Amino acid sequence: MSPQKPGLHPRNRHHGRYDLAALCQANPELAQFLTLTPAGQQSVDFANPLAVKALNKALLAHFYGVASWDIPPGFLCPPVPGRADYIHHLADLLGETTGSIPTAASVLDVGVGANCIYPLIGVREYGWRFTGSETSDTALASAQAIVNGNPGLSRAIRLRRQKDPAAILNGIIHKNEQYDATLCNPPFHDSAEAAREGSERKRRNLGQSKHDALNFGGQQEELWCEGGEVAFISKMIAESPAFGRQVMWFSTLVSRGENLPPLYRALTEAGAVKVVKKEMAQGQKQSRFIAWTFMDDDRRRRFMARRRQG
Ligand SMILES: C[S@@+](CC[C@H](N)C(=O)[O-])C[C@H]1O[C@@H](n2cnc3c(N)ncnc32)[C@H](O)[C@@H]1O
Repeated sequence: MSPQKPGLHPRNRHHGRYDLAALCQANPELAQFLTLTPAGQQSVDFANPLAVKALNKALLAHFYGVASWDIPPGFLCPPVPGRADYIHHLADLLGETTGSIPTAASVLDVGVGANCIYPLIGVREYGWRFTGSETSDTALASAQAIVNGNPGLSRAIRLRRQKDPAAILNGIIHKNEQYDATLCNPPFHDSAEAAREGSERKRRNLGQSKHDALNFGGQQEELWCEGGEVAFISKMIAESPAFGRQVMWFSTLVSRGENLPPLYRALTEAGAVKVVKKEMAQGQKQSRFIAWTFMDDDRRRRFMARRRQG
């Protein structure tokens, strides 16, 4: 059985142990990957990437009604509970303005990935609409296949190719479009070498074989960009004032706490009116996202009121 997961958001559906019987029913492929812990409890073989993917399929089917989900070999297999946490905390942030979580929010996911994970959770948990941007053609095709493979999703999720790999929001947010929020899990390493080392470390910790890591550790391009996450997020911050009237909250994960000071400086330079940080924890793993806005409280209230009127 999986360990308890302290620190997850109260609305996160993944508190406590996995109900493996229910998950095997949701995805029968999972049954072949069940093992026994030394204490004699049933668990999933987390060292086997195929098992982790089967667990993800089961979680998405059981909790989020996503019956058809797959990713190409080599692409990120996202830990669902942690990704769900970002969505729930973002929902709280959107709810602060009016006192209730909006059910008709429109959200931009920068770097939607092959797995399309944030839109899937956001649509099913809150009924939000998503635009997902992506530079990788393979990732985009995979995300589109997920959207097409599940009834109702094509009305809620649209995907856009970012043609300029040096741009983040530019070219994606069109004139006259409005978003309640943007979210992002940025490429965090600063070189292909660092991304390889990171995948290698993860592989060793999980006891995976080299072959497994190559197939499932995450594509190097997904995981790194010149200058790492500080450069990526700084670029996003620099582009954001131009969309300050169209987007209520910009947000992004920041994988390392020590990267926050230069990002706060960039936000001050950009003229952000308010900056918030949400700490998140899944087991031993700490993470956080930052969010910023160019609208004061009153403008945010009016923005939401106008959007709710249609
Ligand atoms: C760390 S992955 C996150 C994937 C997925 N959202 C998740 O959380 O598992 C980062 C993604 O951003 C994409 N990406 C990199 N630069 C981008 C850009 N300028 N605009 C949009 N997507 C970008 C990568 O191709 C990759 O799929």
